[in-house]
Amino acid sequence: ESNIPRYHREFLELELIGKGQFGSVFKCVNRLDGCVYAIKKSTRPVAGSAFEKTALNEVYAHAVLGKHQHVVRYYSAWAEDNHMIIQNEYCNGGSLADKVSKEPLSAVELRRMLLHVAEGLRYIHSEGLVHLDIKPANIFISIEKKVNLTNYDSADDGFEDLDDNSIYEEELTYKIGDLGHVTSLSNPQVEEGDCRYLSNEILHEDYSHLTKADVFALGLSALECAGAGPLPKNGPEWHAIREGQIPPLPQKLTKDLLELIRSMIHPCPTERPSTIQLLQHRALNPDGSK
Ligand SMILES: Cn1cc(CCO)c2c3c(c(-c4ccccc4Cl)cc21)C(=O)NC3=O
Repeated sequence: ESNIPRYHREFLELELIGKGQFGSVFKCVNRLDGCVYAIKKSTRPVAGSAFEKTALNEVYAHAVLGKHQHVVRYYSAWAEDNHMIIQNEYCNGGSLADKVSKEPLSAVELRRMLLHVAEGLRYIHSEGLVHLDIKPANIFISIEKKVNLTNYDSADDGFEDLDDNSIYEEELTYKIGDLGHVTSLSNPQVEEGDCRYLSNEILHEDYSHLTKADVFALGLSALECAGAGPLPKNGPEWHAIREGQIPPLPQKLTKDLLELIRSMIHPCPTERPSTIQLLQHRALNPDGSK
C-alpha cells in the first residue's frame, strides 16, 4: 500500500476545521496512536518561490521551538502529491478569535490569556526568533476538564460521584500557533503579518526592535478580546491607534490593566514592555506574588 499517500495511510480525516488561502486544516486521528491532530494541507509551493521559503520557514520554526506549553506543538511535516502537509497538536477549544466573536473576555480571562501568550512569546524570543503574526485567529485554546473537590460536599461515605458534573471545572490553556511568519532576530526576513495588528515601525521597515512588534500585536489582540473589535485595516482609525489612542471599550478594565495595554501599543517600540516585563507586571499578578 506504499502507493497510498502517507496522509490517508496514517490518518483518518474527521472534519474540516479551517479553510483559507493558506490551504485547509483537518481534525484527524492517527490510525496507529489513536491521538487527534490538526493537519494543514496546503498546495505545494513552486520550488524556489517565496511561498516555498515561507512554508519551509514554518517547519524550521516548529523544529526549533520544540515543546512549550504555550506554543502549539509540531509533530511532522512532509510533501506528497503536490501538497505540503504539517501535523500539529490539536487544540480542542477553537481559536481565541472564535471565542471572542461570541463574547468578549472577562478581565480575569484577559489576564490569563495575556500571561499565557506572553510566556509563549518570551520562549520564542529567548530562542532568537519572532512570531510576526500574533492575533486572536492564531492563538488556539486547549480545554482540560479537571476534578475540583474543594467545594464538593461528598457523601458521608467519602466516594465522590464522578458522573456529577458539578465537580469538574474547565481549565483553558492559550497556545501560540501558525508559525508561518516566524523569522530570526539576527537575520530577519520579514513577511508582514495581518495589517490590523501591524505596528507602524514594521510598516516603515524598521526591524531594529522586532520583539516589540509581537508585544504591539498582543496588545491590540488584548483590546480586541476586551471588546474593542473589529480593528481597522487602514485609514485614520488605523493611524490613531498607532499614535497611542486606545479604541473605546465596552467594559471597564482596571487602571493597571489599561495602563499595561496602553504601554504595549506605545508608538515607540522601546517604550513597550518586553515579554519578561509583561510577565512581572502587577496588572498580571494581582496578588503581588511576583
Ligand atoms: C483553523 N484551525 C482550527 C484549529 C483547531 C482549534 O481548535 C487549528 C489548529 C491549528 C491550525 C494551524 C495553523 C497554522 C498552521 C498549521 C495548523 Cl495545523 C489551524 C487550526 C494547529 O496547529 N493546531 C490546531 O488546533
